[in-house]
Amino acid sequence: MIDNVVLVGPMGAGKSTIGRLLAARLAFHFYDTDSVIEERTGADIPWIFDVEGEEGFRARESAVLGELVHSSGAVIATGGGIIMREVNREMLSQAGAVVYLTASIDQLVERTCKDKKRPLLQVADPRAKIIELIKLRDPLYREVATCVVETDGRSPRFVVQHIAELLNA
Ligand SMILES: Nc1ncnc2c1ncn2[C@@H]1O[C@H](COP(=O)(O)OP(=O)(O)O)[C@@H](O)[C@H]1O
Ligand SMILES: O=C(O)C1=C[C@@H](OP(=O)(O)O)[C@@H](O)[C@H](O)C1
Ligand SMILES: [Mg+2]
Repeated sequence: MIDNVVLVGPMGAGKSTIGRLLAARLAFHFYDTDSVIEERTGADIPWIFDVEGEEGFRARESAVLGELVHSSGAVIATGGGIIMREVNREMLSQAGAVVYLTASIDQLVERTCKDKKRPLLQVADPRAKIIELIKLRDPLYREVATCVVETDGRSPRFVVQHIAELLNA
């Protein structure tokens, strides 16, 4: 029996979407670090980046992760940058099964271009930013991951079923 399932991966990989569906499928609790931060602060992520900077957001993110890793029977969707801090990577490794959701650059661009809620992508060339972040972060996602799941051309329902099978759940 698995304890928790943590979803990591880049912006647009589907962590929030798949996390919610996977939790329902497994009858687990669902937490999304970004949503918990927003609920706690009463502010949205862009506002937190504006007022406190990325460092302020990262501090809140580590604090929330520190609480959530003590859950049991939970699916935890994380934000794409959670693996940047070593202390977070250590917490993730102990939290349960860590699933790295991946997608092609084209898909990540397509899935993130519609909304303005990701401050790091509000730049002149979001595609170049996505490529830059993947280069930096891919090795770190792989460092914490217990499995890697491709989402390109696969519906969220399909991905959820695939993860459930991988976990024997
Ligand atoms: N497997 C998928 N196929 C197509 N679209 C997807 C898939 N997974 C997520 N999406 C869509 O991509 C967008 C970003 O998904 P989201 O769950 O917010 O990603 P993340 O939390 O990893 O940034 C949403 O509009 C969502 O509906
Ligand atoms: O990649 C990142 O650094 C971020 C990803 C976002 O979450 P999603 O990956 O769910 O979009 C959110 O935490 C914040 O905008 C920063
Ligand atoms: Mg998300």
